[in-house]
Amino acid sequence: MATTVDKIKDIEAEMAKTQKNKATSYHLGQLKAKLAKLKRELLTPQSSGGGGGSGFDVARTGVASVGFIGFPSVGKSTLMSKLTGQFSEAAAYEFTTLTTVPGQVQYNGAAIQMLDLPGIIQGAKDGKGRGRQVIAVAKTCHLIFIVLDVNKPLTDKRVIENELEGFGIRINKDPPNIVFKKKDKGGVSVTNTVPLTHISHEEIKAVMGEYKISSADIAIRCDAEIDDLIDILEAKSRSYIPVIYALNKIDSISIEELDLIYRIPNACPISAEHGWNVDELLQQMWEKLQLRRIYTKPKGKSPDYNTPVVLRKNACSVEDFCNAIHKTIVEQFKHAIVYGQSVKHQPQRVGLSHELADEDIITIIKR
Ligand SMILES: Nc1nc2c(ncn2[C@@H]2O[C@H](COP(=O)(O)OP(=O)(O)OP(=O)(O)O)[C@@H](O)[C@H]2O)c(=O)[nH]1
Ligand SMILES: [K+]
Ligand SMILES: [Mg+2]
Repeated sequence: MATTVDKIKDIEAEMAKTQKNKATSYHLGQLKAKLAKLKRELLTPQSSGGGGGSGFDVARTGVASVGFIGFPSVGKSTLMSKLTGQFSEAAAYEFTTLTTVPGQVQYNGAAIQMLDLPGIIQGAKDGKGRGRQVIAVAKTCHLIFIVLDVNKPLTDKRVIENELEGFGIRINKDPPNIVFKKKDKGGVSVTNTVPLTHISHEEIKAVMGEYKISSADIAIRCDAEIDDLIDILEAKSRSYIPVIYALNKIDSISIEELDLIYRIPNACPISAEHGWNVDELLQQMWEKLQLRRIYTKPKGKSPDYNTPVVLRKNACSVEDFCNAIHKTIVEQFKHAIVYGQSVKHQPQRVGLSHELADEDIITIIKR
C-alpha cells in the first residue's frame, strides 16, 4: 500500500506537470486540497510507534520562547552558550546536540527562554532523522532563529523554510484575512472586498468539494491564493511564527561578502563564537516578540521601573496584567489608573478589558 509520503510525492508530481490555466484550475484546486489533507495526516502523531513528545519537550519558563532551527554544525549550540551562559555542547561533528537544551536570557526586564535544538536535515518534515520532533518544538515557540552558516549556499535557507512550511508553520506572515463560516444549508457564497487575481471560483469550488463542505460563507478581504484559503480551513494545524535568520560565522568571510549578506530581509549577521553582533540579534528578537512592559505604580508612590510585568501582544488587557500578578486580584478589582500610549488622557481610568501598550504605567484600585 502506498504510504502517505508516496501519495504526497505523486500529487506533487502531478501538480508539477499540470499547467495552470482556466481549464485546469478546478483540478489544481482539488490537488492542493488533497495535498494539504495528506500533509496534516503526516503531522498527526499515530497511536502506534513512539508518539510525538519523547523527551524533546521541556518545561517552559519566561514570557516567551525562541527555538533554534538549522542544519547540523551551523553553530546553534555555540550561540546558545553565548546568549544565555547555559552550556550546550558544541563540536565540529554533526548532530552534537541530541535533544532540546533550554536556557534563558533577561532582556528589557523580560525572561525569555531559548531552546537549542538538534540539527535537522532535508526531509525532516517527512520523518527523516528526529526532524519532526525538532520542528514540533519549534512550532510551539513565539519566535524562531533560523541559524545559517554563511559559508554554505543560501539554498539552505530555502530548504529549511520548506521544511517548516511543510509542517504547518507560516513564517513572518499574518493569518490570511479570510473569514470562513460553515452553514447548514444555502450553498457556498463567496464575497471579496478586493479584486482576486490569484484565485478563481472554480478553484474554491474544488477545494470545498474536497473538504466536503456544501454550505458556507467565505469573506475574502485580501488578494488571497488558494493556499491561503486552505490555511484557513486547516487553521488548527497552522502556526504563524516570526523568524530571524541568524547568519553565523561572519568571522570567516570577507567584508565584501558581508555587504551582500546585509541585504537579506529579517537577517542578522553574527559570529556566535566571537560574540559579534549578538546584541543586534537580541534587539531584533525584542522587536519581533512585540512584548509589552507594564510598570506598576503603587498608589501614592513612584512607578517601579526595574521589574516590569511583561505581557504578550495577544494577551495584554488589564485583566491579563492582574492575572500575571495573582489570580485573586481580579476579584477585588474596582478600576485601574493608566498612564502611557494606550490612553488618551494622562492618566485615565480604565476597566479590565482595556488593552495596555508597551511601557504603560498602571495603578490597580481595589474595591
Ligand atoms: N568560525 C566560526 N565557527 C563557529 C562559529 N560558531 C560556531 N562555530 C563552530 O562550528 C562548529 C559547530 O558548532 P555547534 O555550536 O556545535 O553547531 P550546532 O549547530 O549546534 O551543531 P549540531 O548540534 O551538531 O546540530 C563548531 O566547531 C564551532 O566551533 C562562529 O561564529 N565562527
Ligand atoms: K556540531
Ligand atoms: Mg548543537
